[in-house]
Amino acid sequence: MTRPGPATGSVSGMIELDGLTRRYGRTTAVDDLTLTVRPGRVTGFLGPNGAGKSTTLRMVLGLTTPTGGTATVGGVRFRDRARGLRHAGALLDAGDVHGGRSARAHLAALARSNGIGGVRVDEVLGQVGLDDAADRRVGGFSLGMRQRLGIAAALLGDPPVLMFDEPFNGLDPEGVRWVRGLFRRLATEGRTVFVSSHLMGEVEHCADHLVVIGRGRLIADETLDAFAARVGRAEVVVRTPEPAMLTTALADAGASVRPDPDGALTVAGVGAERIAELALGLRIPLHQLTPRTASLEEAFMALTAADVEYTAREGR
Ligand SMILES: Nc1ncnc2c1ncn2[C@@H]1O[C@H](COP(=O)(O)OP(=O)(O)OP(=O)(O)O)[C@@H](O)[C@H]1O
Repeated sequence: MTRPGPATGSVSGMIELDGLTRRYGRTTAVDDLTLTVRPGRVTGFLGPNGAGKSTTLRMVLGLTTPTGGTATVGGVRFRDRARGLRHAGALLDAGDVHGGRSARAHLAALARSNGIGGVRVDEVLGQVGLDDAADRRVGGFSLGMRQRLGIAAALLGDPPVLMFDEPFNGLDPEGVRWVRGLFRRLATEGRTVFVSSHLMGEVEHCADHLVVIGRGRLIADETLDAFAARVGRAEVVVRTPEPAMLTTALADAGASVRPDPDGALTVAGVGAERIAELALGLRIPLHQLTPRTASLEEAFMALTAADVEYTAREGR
């Protein structure tokens, strides 16, 4: 397999967004995004449903025209590239395949129109584990198999830049593990790997870097470690028969208190010792006092809660 251009720092593998904006009528799907996605690492692209991830990826690929700003791959607007699959590969919509064709025929047609030799078709079929299903009609594929086929298509041109929109959809746990390993390998080879998801749990085990957006706007652009250190708050779970009294006392002491559906209180901003002292002073009995660290998923949800387009309640 040919190696992509020189590794980390190479402009050939960078995705650069500068003031990237897309409006649909009164909706601003992508709002003035400026960021660089670098080679040699997996960058998770996170945001709730409707945050603008797909629209951003489509603009990078030249499939949607920006209302403002620019998106470039290796310093060049993607639609100005001939034989695009050699420069960037993408999985956008796994369902977007002619169902009457076999997986092999689908990839062969893509290879032909991008000036890629047919031998790559068998290589990528093997890489995604579809060798045995290569001659079956795609119409009979499960969503997970379609995702694998979409990933094979993205890999076809052996490109330095790879983008995957919600690649974990429809995969079983083994498939999820395989995809994570693949992304890590591709990054180790020096490629730029940009992976969108609306679930932190899907990317936190394979991403080095995170870009978080909400309602089209940039919320975070930092390493996973920096994100975890910044938002992974220490909390204490408390149970008491006097939740109202304790909540007032904790709020007065500067803590933030969240009542949980099961009756417990999740307290941030003060430690377990201080909570115990406060309760003792007011003769409030405590039935539980458990320090914990909020998961990245919880931190991500708290960070983007205001940007969720439809909450569960509204969606009912
Ligand atoms: N072609 C379009 N016409 C009108 N509105 C659109 C169009 N495409 C996207 N939008 C709107 O732009 C916003 C961002 O959508 P987008 O699909 O980019 O978000 P997303 O983060 O990828 O979410 P999801 O994971 O749900 O696809 C949404 O409010 C969506 O309704």
